[in-house]
Amino acid sequence: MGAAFSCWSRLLADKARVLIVGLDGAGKTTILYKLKLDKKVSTIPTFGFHTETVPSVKGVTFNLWDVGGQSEIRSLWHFYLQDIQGLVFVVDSIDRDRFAESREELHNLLTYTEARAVPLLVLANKQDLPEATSVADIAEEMGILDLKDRKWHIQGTCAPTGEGLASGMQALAKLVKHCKVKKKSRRYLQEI
Ligand SMILES: Nc1nc2c(ncn2[C@@H]2O[C@H](COP(=O)(O)OP(=O)(O)OP(=O)(O)O)[C@@H](O)[C@H]2O)c(=O)[nH]1
Ligand SMILES: [Mg+2]
Repeated sequence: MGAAFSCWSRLLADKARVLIVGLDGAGKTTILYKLKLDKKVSTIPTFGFHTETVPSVKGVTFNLWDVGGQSEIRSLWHFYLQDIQGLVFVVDSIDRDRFAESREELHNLLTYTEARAVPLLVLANKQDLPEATSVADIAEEMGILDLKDRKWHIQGTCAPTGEGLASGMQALAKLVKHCKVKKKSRRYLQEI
């Protein structure tokens, strides 16, 4: 009975590989370790990547890949798109001078075939700072309101306290599940 239950729960459990990108200093590594350890860690710029599996959210176990955002390594982001089921794009809400750069990097990544139809979660991070741009304005600045053929969600966050992170990941879990069901039913229809 125990073995049968464990087998079922494994079958029902969803796993999702998710890429986290965004410009340098946006807060990606802080977010990753807040989700993993529920702690604010001190970070240094990431020159490679960090990967962690974080506690399940709404039945989805996320394997997160946080890749450094310095301009010299952004050209490597697309190599991490292989087999992803979700994309998290982190924006520093006070870095107005680089909103256009951020938007360009996001839209460039979305053009890759491996990113096609992958659900997108945009995190408008550093909302704790008084000069932060609002979530609605960031949605507009990032050009996500006009995205076609892609499920997306935007969430305001404060990485060190974790504010907004649970809601954001719950929304992503929902989108990931939705896309999986859609893919399965499309495959089924092709087979019959
Ligand atoms: N006030 C505030 N500071 C934050 C927040 N998130 C991250 N930070 C700070 O921003 C700085 C950069 O955070 P990181 O997590 O290292 O940024 P990153 O996106 O991983 O940067 P790269 O590795 O260079 O791509 C650190 O000093 C963090 O403590 C936030 O929500 N609010
Ligand atoms: Mg980092």
